[in-house]
Amino acid sequence: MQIYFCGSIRGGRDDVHVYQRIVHKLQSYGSVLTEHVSSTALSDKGEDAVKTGDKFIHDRDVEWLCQSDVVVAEVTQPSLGVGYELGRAVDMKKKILCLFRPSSGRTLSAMIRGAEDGEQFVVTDYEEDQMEKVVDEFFNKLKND
Ligand SMILES: O=c1[nH]c(=O)n([C@H]2C[C@H](O)[C@@H](COP(=O)(O)O)O2)cc1CO
Repeated sequence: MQIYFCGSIRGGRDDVHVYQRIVHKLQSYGSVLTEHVSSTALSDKGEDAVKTGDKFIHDRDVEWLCQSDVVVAEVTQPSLGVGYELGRAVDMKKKILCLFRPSSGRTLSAMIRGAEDGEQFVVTDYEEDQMEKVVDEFFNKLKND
């Protein structure tokens, strides 16, 4: 299974340790195309755009999104890029799991919370120590669909 993981980069790297934990868990279900999102070596400047260029990053990621079987996004830290990826993924009719931590004190965008349909687009509120269980439930349901 090919998994596209979305997490904030230029939107801020405060949750990178959570992304690491999620990517590690997702790797028990398949290959994570965007493993770099969880790298502590990546700052809020993003990948070296001088070397690769933003167009390269965008086109590569949209291609990976096309190839993916499922999209998992950590949406607690607001990110324009993650919102864009989710919009494109909806258009591609991908199965999507969005993970949000209410303990952050934030209120999730209505454009994410309001897209929930319980089938193709799932939004789950969680605490960090429940993440493994939430991911297991999502993938077990996928297997049975
Ligand atoms: O360097 C990058 N590499 C990259 O793969 N992305 C993608 C993957 C992330 O899920 C998402 C983060 O968007 P943003 O940088 O706007 O927070 O965009 C984004 C950047 C920088 O915008």
